[in-house]
Amino acid sequence: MSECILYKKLDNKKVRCTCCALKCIIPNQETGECGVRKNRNGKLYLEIYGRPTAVAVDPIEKKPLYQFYPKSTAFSIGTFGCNFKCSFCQNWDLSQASKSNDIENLTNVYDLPPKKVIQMCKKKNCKVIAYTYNEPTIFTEYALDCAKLAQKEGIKNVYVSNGYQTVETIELLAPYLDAINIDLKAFTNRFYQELTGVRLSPVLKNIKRWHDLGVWVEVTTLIIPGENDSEEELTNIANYIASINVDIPWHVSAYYDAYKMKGKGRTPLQSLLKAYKLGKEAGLHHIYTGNVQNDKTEITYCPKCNTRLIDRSGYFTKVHSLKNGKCKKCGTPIKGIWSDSCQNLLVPKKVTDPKEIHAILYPEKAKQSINYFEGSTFDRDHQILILYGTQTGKTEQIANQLYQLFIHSERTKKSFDFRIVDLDEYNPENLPLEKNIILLTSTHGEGDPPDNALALFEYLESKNVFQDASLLEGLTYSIFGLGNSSYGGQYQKMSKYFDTKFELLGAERLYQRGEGDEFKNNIQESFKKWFNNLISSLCENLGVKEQINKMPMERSLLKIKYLENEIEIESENENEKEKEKEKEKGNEMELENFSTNKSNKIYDSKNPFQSKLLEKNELMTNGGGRSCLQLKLDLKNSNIKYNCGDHIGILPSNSVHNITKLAKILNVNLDQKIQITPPRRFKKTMTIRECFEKYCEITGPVPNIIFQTLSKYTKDQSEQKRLLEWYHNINKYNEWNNENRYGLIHILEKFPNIQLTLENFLQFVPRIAARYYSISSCPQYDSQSVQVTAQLLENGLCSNYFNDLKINDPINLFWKKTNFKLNNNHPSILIATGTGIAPFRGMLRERLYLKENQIQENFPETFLFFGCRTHQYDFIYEDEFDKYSKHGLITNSFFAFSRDQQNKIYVQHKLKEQKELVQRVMKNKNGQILVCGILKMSLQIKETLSQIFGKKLLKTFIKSNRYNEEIW
Ligand SMILES: Cc1cc2nc3c(=O)[nH]c(=O)nc-3n(C[C@H](O)[C@H](O)[C@H](O)COP(=O)(O)O)c2cc1C
Ligand code: SF4
Repeated sequence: MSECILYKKLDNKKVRCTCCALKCIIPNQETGECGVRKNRNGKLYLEIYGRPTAVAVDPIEKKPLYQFYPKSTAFSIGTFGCNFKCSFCQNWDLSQASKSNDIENLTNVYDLPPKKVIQMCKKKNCKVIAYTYNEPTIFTEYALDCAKLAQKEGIKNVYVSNGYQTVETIELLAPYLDAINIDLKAFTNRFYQELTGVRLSPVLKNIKRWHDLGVWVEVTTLIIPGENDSEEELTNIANYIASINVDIPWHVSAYYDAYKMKGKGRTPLQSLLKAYKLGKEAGLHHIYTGNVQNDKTEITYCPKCNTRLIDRSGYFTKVHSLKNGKCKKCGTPIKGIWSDSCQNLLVPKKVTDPKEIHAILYPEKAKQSINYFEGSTFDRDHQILILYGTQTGKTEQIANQLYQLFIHSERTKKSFDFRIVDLDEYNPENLPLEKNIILLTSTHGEGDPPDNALALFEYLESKNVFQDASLLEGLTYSIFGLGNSSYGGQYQKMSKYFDTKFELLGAERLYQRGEGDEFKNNIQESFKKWFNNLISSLCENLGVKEQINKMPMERSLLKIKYLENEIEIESENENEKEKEKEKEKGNEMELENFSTNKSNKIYDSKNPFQSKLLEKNELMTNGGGRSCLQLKLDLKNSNIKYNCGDHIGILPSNSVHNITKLAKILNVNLDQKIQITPPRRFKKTMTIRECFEKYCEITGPVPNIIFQTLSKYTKDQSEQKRLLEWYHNINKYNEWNNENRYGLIHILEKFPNIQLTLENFLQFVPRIAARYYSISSCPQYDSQSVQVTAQLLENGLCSNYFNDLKINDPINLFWKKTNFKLNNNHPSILIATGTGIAPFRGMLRERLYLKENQIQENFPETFLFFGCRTHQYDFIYEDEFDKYSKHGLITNSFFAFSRDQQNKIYVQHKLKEQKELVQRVMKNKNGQILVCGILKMSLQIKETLSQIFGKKLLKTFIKSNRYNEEIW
């Protein structure tokens, strides 16, 4: 028994263990979840320090570590206890023993203090000490003392772990640990929570953390039939590993029935081979099967020339074509630690400097801590920081509006100093130091924070409301949220979360949370109401006192530096020009190769994949004046493995025509390079052309706050009047707009007296946000490309962008997984309007593939309800859907062509007509309804369904995912 290092003392002799991510709070005389760390009178003790219960000498391959000192032997020790409760534990007699027995009375334990471990290890001629058999994290203090002594003797230390350490444990252990094999048991929270009792995300984060610290990482997945062996799950695991480093070996091993899980049998070899294949497709270089005899998939191959480098059969290992860590045939360095002299092959290098370790483990702390009020003449009580979290820029607009209102209000302009900061640029560690914060945030995903608020969210998540109850004492705050109430229980989840968590951590609410609901179209109205109360509360609670403000009142928040000598100078000599072009081509190619090498990245809107347009087809060929395009986009080298029902995010750019127009209005040179500080979601350095092209939303709907801003930049009174009128009454603007879908560029054109500098303009222009499209293709037919179906709208940014795109033009995209899936074994009702048919096309194509390839012959009853304006012009994919019906993939279809007769007929009418049929499908306990189309339609469908089933039943369908929708 020895006192632990990794814990904190709490009140009433309680302690908090900080060793694993469970972070147990342990009352006096009790143990944590692992059963081996015991609170004795307010101090935490490791009961099994120096008391392993399993000691053996094993081949390193048994851990398994295949690319770490192959053929060496590992002195292996394990104790009782574990922090997980896996129902399928294959070592449960060790791991769970301490939970059912009194820890002091456990028998079969050795007396093996660290010194003795080293002596025995040397005596047995072992190169390595492996902390294994049970979860070593829980006995880290013991392992650490052994590891320190071992390192002095040149002995290596390895963990075989479930990867559930805290950052504190990793920081302590990292300098001494040489390798770790981490179990990534599955890729869903459901699996982790139901079958192991813990969460998935710490494991994912820790795989990356250990890797980034230069500790050699191998990953193992035990494949359990029916639990984690689906293609989707295995692909997700492989993609995740590949996104960190394609050279991380992945062991896929066979399960056999153990402990509480019975009746699954042994994992068939085919499942392991499927995982092996999916791992290869994800780009992993080294995948190994385990717990089965299959020599071919236990070999280490050269990832470049495929030469067999190391053969394995059971624990027999033969290294033949590897020399100094390189393939003997082609000389490619093979990642791994092969011998003491090959350490230099490691990427990244092992980090040993405590400061560097700290920076890797706490990246948020590495973010600069900025005093945003430096130089302010106001006292701290009168400094107000406005922070905003935004995904598509709407909250940013409101935050800017708030700032403008404050700095112009007679009540606040002389008494307070305001600063506004994008959460992307804010270091959450600063929070306890702030005095007054106004936070505005939207909610995204399924009740998630917007991307730029994630760091703040995670920071607050890591704080405990008991232990850190006074963390934010002295801070006053108020919160305004943007959301959409059609998201039901997830409505305003983030603004509510921040509001509550701030309070629980000791901050004082200045004024109650406000919320704007996009669905009720009341954002502006609610915001104004909230602002009026907020400003009163601010003045009352913080006190108004005129202060001398030495800062200019109209602080331009965004600064632009015009970079000198960066304007492209026309080369006089034509040859020179050609040479330049060649050079550029070379650079482009280098860049291309670079992006190919990094093909395993997980793409997102900040880091899109550069695809190209392969095909573009008009689907509304009958005329009718409208246009709907089917675009085929290249996915080669992207490593994107999409499924039917998923989305593709497209990052459109403005047309040359509009960019040129804007440059003229703002009187700027498009080739001028600029630097923007703070970047506020712009790229920091770029040409004005790139800035206009990729970042400025000038054709989309104009948020009405912009009219107020613009009114300040025109001296023409009639222009001013009209803009303010629109600001106060958006309907007036809509009248003027008259369905023209005018964007900012058109307003600037039509109001010639608006005088804007580039700085002013960039201050308020909304940023271009990604447009999401449901995938309309099926990966089985062509995994190297993806198709989307897009209805073109007049003056729409993406519509114009698609319209102008030519074959082979580059296009930036990323893939987004969804839960919108058609189950091929359950009866279904598919409801779509317009391009909402797109995901169903993909899903039915998949069925066709399964049928044509005799993978699945018969499909359950499937009914399609589809609506569009007219049969003649708008019924896209009519022929294809005919084919699906003929093949029995659709049982029956019901169409609503709203404008083909005098009285409008919509899908909900058809649904009502087929009430009995709909009831019959949903009577089956697995029956499902999928809806895709615009929000208005989905609300009407829900209304109709609640008439058919009753509200309560519909709710249970929604809750149990038997009703699913994709709306926009
Ligand atoms: C993909 C997506 C998911 C969303 N999820 C939610 C949600 O779970 N809860 C909610 O209240 N609003 C949700 N919304 C609505 C947004 O919060 C709302 O559109 C807000 O105005 C966006 O502000 P932003 O542009 O600053 O991010 C979602 C919007 C989108 C596009
Ligand atoms: S190691 Fe984990 S399970 Fe054990 S006491 Fe600490 S936090 Fe709890």
